[in-house]
Amino acid sequence: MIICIDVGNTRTKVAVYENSTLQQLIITNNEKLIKNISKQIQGIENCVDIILSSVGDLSLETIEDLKKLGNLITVTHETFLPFKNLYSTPTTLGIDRIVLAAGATLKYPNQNRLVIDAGTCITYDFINSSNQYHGGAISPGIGLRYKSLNDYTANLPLEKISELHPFVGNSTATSIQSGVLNGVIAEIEAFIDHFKHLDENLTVILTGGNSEFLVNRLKNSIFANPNFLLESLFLLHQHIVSND
Ligand SMILES: Nc1ncnc2c1ncn2[C@@H]1O[C@H](COP(=O)(O)OP(=O)(O)O)[C@@H](O)[C@H]1O
Ligand SMILES: CC(C)(COP(=O)(O)O)[C@@H](O)C(=O)NCCC(=O)O
Ligand SMILES: [K+]
Repeated sequence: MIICIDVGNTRTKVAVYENSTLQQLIITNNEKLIKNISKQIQGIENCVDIILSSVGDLSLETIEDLKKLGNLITVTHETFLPFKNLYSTPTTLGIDRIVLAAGATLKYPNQNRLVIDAGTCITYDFINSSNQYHGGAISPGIGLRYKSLNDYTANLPLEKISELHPFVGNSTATSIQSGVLNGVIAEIEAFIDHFKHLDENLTVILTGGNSEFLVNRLKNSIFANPNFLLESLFLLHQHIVSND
């Protein structure tokens, strides 16, 4: 059994793989993580492997508890990777971005890939066909845009994701919806177009909590997989173990 754990800044996601097949997906939080995993491994006799990616607030105590539940691999900036990391500040690169780049490299070999993760933040990561990673971009996610408009102004209400609105918002609410949603879509299209100018056969992977909302609203063809980070953890685990 391999348990993949993705601790983001908003949610903690867990995938349980058995015989290379995804058995279960769990959305939880850091407080309930150990209890949830303990439930999964109850009665399991063969070995439990755990791989962890965290960019969120996971306590040292929880990490110690995970070590008691199975063989824990925590992805760090020293982890053995399938790509060359050319980020100019490699030790500050988000662990989630490292894992996504690894997953894209392993799942889509010999091609240029752009991974877009629409979660708390929207991250863009480009890995070229020679498996070199240079970087990408970070911008505020959809939830963060709504929240910051409300937090940093006196008069703007807190809106939440809804159906897409016309470019010309004719009220405060629809103006915010247009700015946030049309803005995010235009941004994502611009990033995809930028990399497609370099290679029209670019592989684009869209993931994260907002990927399902976005996928049908983008004009470019993309692979949408809301759980690509968890799948990437599974692929990275195989990569590490088979090269040990
Ligand atoms: N059930 C849900 N609970 C919370 N956020 C959700 C849910 N479903 C979709 N979302 C959206 O997903 C975003 C978080 O995405 P996620 O990829 O989990 O982020 P992170 O990896 O940064 O924690 C939230 O901003 C929200 O808009
Ligand atoms: C940009 C992020 C905050 C994204 O976090 P997420 O939206 O996945 O919760 C995370 O990848 C991070 O902390 N990055 C460190 C800075 C960098 O990647 O250069
Ligand atoms: K993200």
